[in-house]
This record gives sequence, structure tokens and C-alpha cells, in this order.
Amino acid sequence: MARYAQVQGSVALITLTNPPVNALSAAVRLGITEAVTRALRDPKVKSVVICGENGVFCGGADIREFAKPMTGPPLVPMISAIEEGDKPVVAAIEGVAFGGGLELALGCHYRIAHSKARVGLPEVTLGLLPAAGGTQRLPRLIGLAPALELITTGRHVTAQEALKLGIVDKVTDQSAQDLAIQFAQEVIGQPLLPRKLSTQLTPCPPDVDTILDEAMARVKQRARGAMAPVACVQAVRAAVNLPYQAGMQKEQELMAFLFRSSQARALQYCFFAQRAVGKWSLSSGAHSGNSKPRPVTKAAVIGLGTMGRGITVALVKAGLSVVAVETNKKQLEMGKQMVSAMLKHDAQKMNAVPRLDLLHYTTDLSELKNTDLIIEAVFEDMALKKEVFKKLSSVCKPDAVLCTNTSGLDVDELASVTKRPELVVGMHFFAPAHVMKLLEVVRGSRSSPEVMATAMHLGKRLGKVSVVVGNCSGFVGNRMLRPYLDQANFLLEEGATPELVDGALEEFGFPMGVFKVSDLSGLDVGWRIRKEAGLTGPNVDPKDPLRRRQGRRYSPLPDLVCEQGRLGQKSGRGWYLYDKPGGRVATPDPDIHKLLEDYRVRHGIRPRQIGSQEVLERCLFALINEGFRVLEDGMAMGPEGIDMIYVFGYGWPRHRGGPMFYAAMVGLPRVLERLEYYQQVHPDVPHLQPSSLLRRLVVNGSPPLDKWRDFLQRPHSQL
Ligand SMILES: C[C@H](O)[C@H](C)C(=O)SCCNC(=O)CCNC(=O)[C@H](O)C(C)(C)COP(=O)([O-])OP(=O)([O-])OC[C@H]1O[C@@H](n2cnc3c(N)ncnc32)[C@H](O)[C@@H]1OP(=O)([O-])[O-]
Repeated sequence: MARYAQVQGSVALITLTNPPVNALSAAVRLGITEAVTRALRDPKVKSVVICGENGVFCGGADIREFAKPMTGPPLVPMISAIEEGDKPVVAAIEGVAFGGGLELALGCHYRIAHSKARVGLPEVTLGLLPAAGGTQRLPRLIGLAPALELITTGRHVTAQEALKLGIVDKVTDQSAQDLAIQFAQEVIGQPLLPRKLSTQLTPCPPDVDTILDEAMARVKQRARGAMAPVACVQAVRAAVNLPYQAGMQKEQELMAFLFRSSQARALQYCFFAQRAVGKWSLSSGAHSGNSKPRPVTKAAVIGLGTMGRGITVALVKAGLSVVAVETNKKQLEMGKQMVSAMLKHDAQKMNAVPRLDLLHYTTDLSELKNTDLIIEAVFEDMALKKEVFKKLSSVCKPDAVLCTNTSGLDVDELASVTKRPELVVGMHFFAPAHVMKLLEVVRGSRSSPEVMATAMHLGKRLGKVSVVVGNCSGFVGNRMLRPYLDQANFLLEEGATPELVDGALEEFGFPMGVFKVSDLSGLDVGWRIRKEAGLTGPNVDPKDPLRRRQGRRYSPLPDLVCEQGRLGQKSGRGWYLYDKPGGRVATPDPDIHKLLEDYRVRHGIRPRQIGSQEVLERCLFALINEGFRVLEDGMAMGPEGIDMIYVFGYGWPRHRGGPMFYAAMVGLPRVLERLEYYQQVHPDVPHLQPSSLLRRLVVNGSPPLDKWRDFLQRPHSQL
């Protein structure tokens, strides 16, 4: 839909009308095509302005149409008609001009932007490339290197930077539409040919091939198997080597290939899943639409350890005033210095002033009496956390929201020591808390809808992808991680090496394999949890054989590694060797290989060849199977929640959609068949027992993800 009006006598004003982001749906494309034809034919019209309704120019092609057969006028000829016209066309950009929206503007002869506007070609983040001339016109407008960077990253650009790059001609703090209409009158009669980008050549520095080759190498290294960034470089290379029409041909061919790819489907699924998890609902009928968040202007963080410091920085960066509490002066001082340094570092990067004025430090909990929301981030010990919650319940104002950053302890047990269990909720941040986008919002059985709304709203203010999860051991992310970790250890027992397992997972697209991640986060963390769980150390049942705990197979390998003082990067050796304590570069360690060989001999295990396929199937299918159990237990609202948790919190490659989406792509019958096979081979590993939900879905013909809820016997019952 596009509205047509004639303004200022001779200017045709074409307004895109498709809320909320004026996406270029079939109806909008038809509207634009008809309006442009009318303007070009009307002798009274001397120039044209294109703008968007509601302060948004255009969010690009309508992504919802991608899953359906294409209808309506295609984008490329629609934009060419604008460019080839004999009347100047000015794009008035307010809000955003993304993807096809910016390509539409690049087909116009001039671009005027509001100072708060953002532009960009984010198609690569959807597994695609700019396929309405963006890969051919943008390099011609701003040059090769900047165009390559914008197209291969999909980065959003501010109006100021767009002006500097030459993407837009003018930036205004006033109405871009009004300035565009005035400008459209001023340029009547000006030569148009030099403004028609398709007629221009791409400005090329002498070392053009080096730039393209380096870009390709950089993109391949960063992409970890994602195809779209590579195709983007190939398309932009055509803008250098080929005339416009041939370049457009190349762009269309590459787009056709990407459009059909499973990676594009995965990335578009992530786009909508990321928005879907924000629309939460509870079994009580309360949901994000009918639950009002409480106002939070003053927050507090208890405990300035690694997590507490990151959370404090995230809150201050979001503009909240924060009281930071640490029990003793020495730790408080240390925390203060580190938080200030983190804020200064971040502000420097943003060329901003660190908001240290928003912070107040104290050892005295009573200073929290006027705080709206408190996040407890003390050591992961139930007794210590209960003590803190008991005190908070007495010093804080009656309607203060009490949040715990526990990564898996029982939220209800913590709430039970307070006088306000309905105001207690889990806010599980991921390290580093001021960087990682994921936030698990854990609903206790008494957490009120209002408190859920408050935690979710705060998550959004902190720029997090917040996912509502149920209160169970390990919540969702860590709960699913256990079978994944167990399988990785079992594979070592049976003949694999850390680098073989990690290699397969990194080939799959994870930034780091499981053993490198363990070394990064510190092997002693898991060791302490296993000791507390009675799986190793003094509380082990002496009757339990070494490789069997609590009635199931257990691998003591990680314990043996820790007992040798191998705690990971921090000790300079773990599953890998590092050049020094705190070193980051992992090299395979012959001592670990020796440890594994001796271990297998000691336990009479004949090592065997293990391939990447088996690594992926055992590690990922075990994790996925636990995902189905999470859904069955009602601990997550749907597969989207699980997938966003793994994409934003555990490095699951976005172009694989997330564990549950991946299972659907692989085919549920295949996942079930492989789990049944491995369960037969390893009957002492209960987590390989296929979940009944998975069986039910396969029996019912493997319905699409958005239909899985229909097969849940108690949909999100624990939420
Ligand atoms: C040929 C051409 O080369 C190619 C092929 C293309 O052009 S491919 C397309 C390229 N374009 C993009 O990648 C931009 C994608 N959008 C965004 O980045 C953001 O949306 C936004 C524009 C910065 C606004 O953010 P927001 O935070 O203010 O609101 P929101 O919650 O995100 O969005 C508000 C609502 O609008 C929906 N929406 C947003 N953009 C959409 C789009 N392009 N198509 C369809 N729906 C869209 C979104 O799902 C949500 O719906 P619902 O959940 O309310 O039902």
C-alpha cells in the first residue's frame, strides 16, 4: 500500500503504508509501482519524494512472504523504473531504511535522512544478500571496501556515518520529509544521469583484487560455515568486474541459491523466534500483553564477583542508578575499581562519558530500603543465598522485586525464606553479563505475572534476549548442557581426543568446541558442582564403581584432569595446553593423550575410530532429546525459547537455527532412530532414552515446529 499525494504544486509525495515497518509486501510494491508510474506520467509533477508512514521509511522486503510463492510486482524492475525515470526522486528516510528499503532509496536519485535514522543491508543476517540491486549500486555509490564491510556484516549505520560514507546526501534534525519536498523542488532540471547509480562505475583502488581476496578470507574465517557472507563477496566482486546488468544477473543467481538454503530458513526462523520469546505467556492466562511491569529506576546488585560486576555494568549502561553491595570493604574496593574500569573501557569505545555518577557502593544492606529491584549475585551456595534473601526481605520496601542470578538453584526454595515469594524471580545472566545477550527469566511457582513482566521489561532495557523458563535444576540451558557434556566425556573414553570432538563441533559452526569452552570457563567450576552433587569426591557412595554414579554411567575423566591441577586456561593447562596461565591459544596436549590411553587401559576400554558424524549425533542429539523433555515438563514455552537460549547463550551457530529447529531440519525420525541406536549401544546412559514427546511427534508425521505445542500433554504447565 502506498499513498499518493501532490504537494507544493509540482512534487508527488509517495508514502509507504504498511505498519509497523512498511515492509515491501506485494501490496506495497504494487502501490509504489502504480504511484511512480502516475507521477512520471503526470506533466504537472516535476519531482517525486518517497517516504514511509509513522516515521519509518522501510524495513525491507516482507520476510513473512519468503515462505510463500512470490506474488505482486518484483522489486528490481520497480526500483529500476524509479532510477530510469526522467524526474528527480528523493528518498526521505526516517526511522530505518533496511534491506530492500535502502535498495529502494539507492534507486532514488537523492537521499535525505533524519539525524536519528539508521540504514543498512542486513540481508546477510537472514542468510541472504541484498537482491534488489544493493550489491551493485552501493559499491558504485560509496566505493568497494566500505560497501563490502556493510554488506558482509549487515551492520546498521547511523545517519551521521551514512552521510560521511556518502550513502545519504543530507541529514536533518527536522522532518526529513519536509526537507526532501523542499529539496525535490530545488533539484528540478538538474542533470539526473550522474545520480543514476547503475550508470556509474564502481570506484576501484589499484589493489582491488587484494581487497576482495582479503575480504573473502576474512569472511570465510568469521562465517564458520555460513554461506551468505561468502556469496555477498562474490556479488560485490561482480560490481567491480562486470557491467551493471551482468552484475545484477550474478546477484540474482547467488540470491536464488541462498533463498532455497536451509541456512536462510534457519536465520529467518531465528529472526521471528527472537521476537516470539518476547511475547511470553503463563499457564494462568497472564501474558506480556496483559501484565504491566513495575517501574524500575533504582536497582541494586548484591555481590561484586565476575557476574555481579557484569550485571552492574549492564544496568548502568542502560541508565539505571545502581547500589552495588559487597560484604567486606576490601572486596568492595576491588569490585569498584573493576566496574569503573569496565565502564570507562566501554564508554571509550562508544566515544561517550562513563556514567559513574549512577553508582553507589556500600557494605550495608539497609541502604537498599528505597530500591525498586535487587539482583543477588553472590557465590553459588544455597545457604549463603538464603541468608541474603532473608535479610533483603526485611530491609527492602514491601514492593521491591527480589531477583536471583543463580545458574540452577531452586528459586522457590529461595523465595520460601522471604515474606514476598510472589516478588521473587530468577534473572540468570550469562558471563560476561554486560556482553552476553541471553537472559533466562526463571519463574518460581509463586512469581506474579507483574514480576515476570518487570524482569522481562528490564531484560529488554538491558538489550537482552530474555526467555521465560521454568524453575528446575539447571533451568533450560544448563539442564540441556549436561547430556552434551556427558557424551563428550564418554567419546573420550571410547577413543576420541578433545581436539577431535572440538573439531567436529567447530566444523558444525560452534565458535569453540566443548573442551575449549570448559577450559575457558574453568574446569574447577564443574568439579565443584559434581562434588556437591555427590558424583565425585568425599560424598561418593563407596559401593559405586568408578564409572557408575547414581545408577548410571559416569565418566570420572574430568575429575582426574582436575586432580592433576589442570583447571583450564587459568592454570595454563586443562584439556589443552596454553602458553601460560591465562593463555588463550589452545594446543593439543600429549599429556592428555597419555592420560586417556592409561585410563582406557586401566578400565579395559579398547579405543576405536570415532568420526565427526558420531560426535555430532551423540553430543547434539542428546542435548536435543533433553530439549524435548524440557518441553514435556513445561519448563519452556516452546521450541523457539530453547533455540534462542542456545543461539544467544551457548554459541549454537545461528545459521543452524538452534537445537530444536536443527532437529526438525535433520528430521525427527532420524533423530529418534539415532537415539534408539545409541541407547541400545549404551543402555546405561538414561539421557539417550528418546523422550516421549519426540516419539509422539514422529508417530504423528513430524509436524512443523509451530505445531509441536499441540502435542504437549501439559503445555508450559510449569510457567
Ligand atoms: C530484497 C532485499 O534485498 C532483501 C531480501 C530484504 O530486504 S530482506 C529484509 C531485510 N530487512 C531486515 O532485515 C530488517 C528486519 N527488521 C528489523 O531489523 C527490525 O524489525 C526493525 C526494522 C529494526 C524494527 O525493530 P523493532 O525492535 O522496532 O521492532 P521489531 O519487533 O523488530 O519489529 C516489529 C514487527 O515488525 C515485524 N518486521 C520487522 N521487519 C520486518 C520485515 N522486513 N518483514 C516482515 N516483518 C517485519 C517484526 O516481526 C515484528 O512483528 P511482530 O513480532 O510485532 O509480529
